[in-house]
This record gives sequence, structure tokens and C-alpha cells, in this order.
Amino acid sequence: MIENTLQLESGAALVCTEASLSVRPPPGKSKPKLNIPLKRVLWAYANGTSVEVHAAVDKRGAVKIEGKVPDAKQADAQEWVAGLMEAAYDGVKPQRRFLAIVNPIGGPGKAASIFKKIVEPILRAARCSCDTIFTEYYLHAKKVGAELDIDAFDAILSVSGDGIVHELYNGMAEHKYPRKAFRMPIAPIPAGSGNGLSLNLLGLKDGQNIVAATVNAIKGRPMPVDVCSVVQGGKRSFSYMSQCLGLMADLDLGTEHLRILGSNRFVYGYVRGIVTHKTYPFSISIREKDSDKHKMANDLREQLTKSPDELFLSDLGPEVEDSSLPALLYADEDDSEWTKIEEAVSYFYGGKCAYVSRDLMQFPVCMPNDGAVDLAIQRKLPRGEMVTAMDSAEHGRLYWRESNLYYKAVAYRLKPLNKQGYLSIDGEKFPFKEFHVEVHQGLGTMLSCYGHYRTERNEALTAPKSKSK
Ligand SMILES: Nc1ncnc2c1ncn2[C@@H]1O[C@H](COP(=O)(O)OP(=O)(O)OP(=O)(O)O)[C@@H](O)[C@H]1O
Repeated sequence: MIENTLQLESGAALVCTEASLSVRPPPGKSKPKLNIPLKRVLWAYANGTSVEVHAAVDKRGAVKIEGKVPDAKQADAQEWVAGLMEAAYDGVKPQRRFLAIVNPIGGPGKAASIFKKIVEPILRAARCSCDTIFTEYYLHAKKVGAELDIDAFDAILSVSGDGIVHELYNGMAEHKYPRKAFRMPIAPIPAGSGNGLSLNLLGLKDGQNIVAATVNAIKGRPMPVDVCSVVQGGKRSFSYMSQCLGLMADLDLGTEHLRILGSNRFVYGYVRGIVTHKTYPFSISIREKDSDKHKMANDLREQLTKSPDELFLSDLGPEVEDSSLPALLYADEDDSEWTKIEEAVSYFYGGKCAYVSRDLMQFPVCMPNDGAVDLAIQRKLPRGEMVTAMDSAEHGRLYWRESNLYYKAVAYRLKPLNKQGYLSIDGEKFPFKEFHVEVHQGLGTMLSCYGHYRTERNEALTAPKSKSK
């Protein structure tokens, strides 16, 4: 392994390898060696004999490492610092200009203090600039998206839950140059109650980690993501995450009055669903891209082996020539050749992210920009199996169940055949009425350090030996 060492006057040394920066204590000192991944190095600077390195460390936030080199080593220090900065910002422009949208009432109401105490110091240490808007009313973020000054910022920080990103996208759709607005990368900082986007970009371990999310905003690369049009009663809106009806919508929107229970309200909702054992009749038409579970799992396996350059946009994003919204291609198409399902099912879920919550990886073969929305239609199960169905659901085990019909669709239509129920689009309540969805490949942009959703122990990648219902 190549090591680039800067010897300090104190006897300690700063050692940069291809993967990390470590601080080696002087010989004979028992202080433990500090090891920081290069991704976490925010800034390095040499002035005369002084050297400063700023980094982001879990639980501590922005930290500064300082030292002095002997007079004769000033040029070495300059060279070492330049090398460290190059390695730390590999492929990414330093000093991004952010627009932060902070929802002061998001989740437990801590977004403003999280932003001030953790996020801002890290941005300052990385010498990023940041204009901040505190949302003042429902749909304020939509207005921000619609009026976005595209040239003034490199990325948007959404300091809240998933609702603010939904509003931003629906605002961007009303921008003077919608497609250009959608090219503005978004990076979530998980300060809401539903932080699904962050969970998908950062994984289960780091999904709620504010330091990791802020580093993702500084070091992540622009990843194109599909955005769906949802057309209902002639009105078009945009969904980047999910569309849901039946049991899973009931246990979210139908338990809002129990917010005091925190995430336990979802457990309560699921148990209530087992007791009532209700089914929901839908008529669903699917313009299929795929429905072979083995093929979809294989396609994901292949995707995960691609190099970052194939997965990301260049830091500046491609030139967008046509700045208008993509047209609706399938809204008027005759669906007589589409796949039809007319059945009373437990729930219907459409999604563009793998995790829908910490406990459920509903769409384990989902890809950010394959031009398809994943559909999971859970058929009615006996009560006992409803309980076991949630075993390892956070690792995507549901995927291989025969009762879980799974499609990739470029478009679909759904008509509820009963009168009352909940329709959740990205967690927002929509009228419980017929709607049409179609996918716009790569329309949106998120910042990511991986180029794909970060699923952990994804069981969809290993086909089971025996069939499960
Ligand atoms: N100052 C404000 N007053 C009232 N509502 C606001 C304000 N700022 C933002 N909102 C609304 O807060 C809602 C919740 O935002 P978001 O989903 O990001 O956070 P959350 O805590 O995850 O939300 P949820 O309550 O949906 O779980 C959005 O609908 C947004 O319009």
C-alpha cells in the first residue's frame, strides 16, 4: 500500500494511504492511533510550518487536527496537503454551494438544532457555502423548488423527512426550466420522522447518521434517479419514492392519530391488520418491463458490479438541452395489452427505493434509474403467515415469497374497487381514486457515495432453495 507520511515536529506523524488518513502518536506514547477514512477528510491546509486537517467523525462532528513541521519541511507540508486534498476529493468539486431547506417542525422538531450544531460546522470545515431557508408553512418547499435559482447552488440539502423532497420535486416541475431544476442534486439530512430517502442512500447502519449524511452532501456524486408522474383526475403530480394502498397505507396514514407512539404505531397498525384480516379489491393494469424474479435479481447483481463512472453524472451534470417537462407517453395508451390483475389483496406498493422503512425492504431489486417503478402486490395470507412474512423483511426476504407478485413497470394504472381507503404517495395522503403512473428515467438527481441504493444483507440476491408462500 502506498503511504505518504508527514513527520511533525512533535514526533507524531500524519499518514495518508489510498483509503485513510491516520495520526500516528510519537514513539513511546500510548495514545491510540486515529484513523479517518479519506471520505471523511473535509479540508487540509498548510501555512508556513503549520498544518491543519479538518475531518468529520461520528458522534463528534467536525474535528481539527493540528501540527507543526520543522522550518526546512515547509515545502514537503505543502505537497503533502495538496496530495491529501486531491485524494479526499477524488472526482468531486470541493467547496460546494448549498441551499439548505430546514423544516423546524420535521419529525421530533430537532431539525434546526441538528442543522446548527452538527451540519453547519461540518460544512464550514469543508469551506462550503450555505444559504438557509427555514420552512414557514406547509408546501413552502414546493415554492422553493419552483423558484430555485439554478445557477446559484451546486446542491440542495433537505434537512427534514421525505415530505420536503416530495414538495421540492413538485415545485421543480413548475419551474421555468423544469428539467434543469430536476438536475439540481438533492442530499437528505435525516431530521424527520420518515427518513426513507436517507436510509436508501446511506444504508441501514448510517441512515440516521447526520455526520454521514452531511459528508454525503459534500462528497457524494450526482446520481440520476427516476421520477414518476402520477396522474389523477387530470391532475399531474410527481412521486420519487412510493405509491401505496391497502394494509401498508392503513398502517401509516390510518394511524396518524397515534403519532405519540412513535414508530410503534406501524407495529400497532400491522397487528390491527392481522386481526381484521381485511383485503382490498383493486383493478391494476401494468405496462411491464419485467416480472421474472430471477432475472430482476441478476440484473441488480450486474448493476452492483459497475464502476462509479458508469453510475454517476459528471459533477456538473450533462447539458440539458430540452428544459421542458418530459411528456406523458402512456397516459392515453389503450391498456388492453397490459398485464391485468383484478383481485382483493392485502396491499399494493409501487416504489422507486429499496427500503420503505427500517423494518421493510419492500423493493430489494429496485434500481435508482432503470426506467421502471417496482410493484409489489401482496396477496392475502393466512393470519399466521402474515406474522412470519415480516421475518427478515428488512433484508428483503418477502421478495421470494410466491404470494408477493413483483413487477417492474414503465407505467401502470390502479383503480380501487371499494369506496374508502388510503392512498399514500411518498407518504402524503392523496384522494382514494383511480390514478395512472409512468416513469421518467433519470429525471431527478440525488447525491450518493455509492451510485446505487445501499441495501445491506439483501436476500433477493440469493435465490432460496425451497419455495416460500
Ligand atoms: N413551518 C411549518 N409549518 C407547518 N408545516 C410545515 C412547516 N414546515 C414544513 N411543514 C410541513 O411539514 C411536513 C412534514 O415534512 P417531512 O415529511 O419532511 O417531515 P417528517 O417529520 O418526516 O414528516 P411526517 O410528519 O410526514 O412524518 C411537510 O408536509 C411540510 O410541508
